[in-house]
Amino acid sequence: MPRFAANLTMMFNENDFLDRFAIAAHAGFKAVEYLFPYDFPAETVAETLANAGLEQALFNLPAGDWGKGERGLAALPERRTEFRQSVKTAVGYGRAIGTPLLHMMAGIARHDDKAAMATYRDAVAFTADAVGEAGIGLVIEPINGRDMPGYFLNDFERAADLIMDLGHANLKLQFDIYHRQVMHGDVLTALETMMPLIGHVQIASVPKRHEPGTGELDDFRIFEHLDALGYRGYVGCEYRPRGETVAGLTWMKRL
Ligand SMILES: O=C(O)[C@@H](O)C(=O)CO
Ligand SMILES: [Mg+2]
Repeated sequence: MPRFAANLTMMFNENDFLDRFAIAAHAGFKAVEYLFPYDFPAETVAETLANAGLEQALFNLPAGDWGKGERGLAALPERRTEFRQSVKTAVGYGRAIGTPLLHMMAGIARHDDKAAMATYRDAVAFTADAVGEAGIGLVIEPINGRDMPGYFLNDFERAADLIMDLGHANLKLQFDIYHRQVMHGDVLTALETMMPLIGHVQIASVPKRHEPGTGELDDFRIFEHLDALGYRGYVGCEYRPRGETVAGLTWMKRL
């Protein structure tokens, strides 16, 4: 069975962010991921992670003003300077926390807008190089438009084509099974064909984004498939627990 990372943005929300690390470790997780560590000094997050005996699986680059609806800066031509600064910030946090992967969000923009396309392509190449110098991998994630209306990167084939086209060794796909099923379906075949490009996997049941085993797919069959395909990275548990997080971890005991 795959190794699982607790997503501390969605799980353990009963507790303050920094308290979630030790609680996740106590619940049996060996690794964590989350969207953003930037509300806290990098050293504090690094220390909290180490004290809990956890590995970092991944976190995101800064994504603009989340509260105002921004979902990344990479495809926004008018935000280029701020975007490049955000890459520096992420690399600083990445080095301090020791993350092997950073996820860069694209932003809200039309995917057929020529300026957005060129800006995004340039941003992906620039960031892959910048994080690569710090020994970090970069992932990009297609996100479904029901959860994130207007999100620029809303197609798995387009993401895969860009990764292959740019050809950076440290640039990979974040394959979120939840988004894949909502957007396109055909999860098992897509995992198989895209496996050489996949840098990180995330799971939640569809359609409610809850615990694995509570939705329309056979999530346990998907875990077996990941094993059979040789996926050895973490599977991020990016789901919203239906109730209390620890009580909802019974799905893990089935494995
Ligand atoms: O799937 C998601 O929503 C996340 O992985 C993310 O990075 C942006 O919200
Ligand atoms: Mg995701």
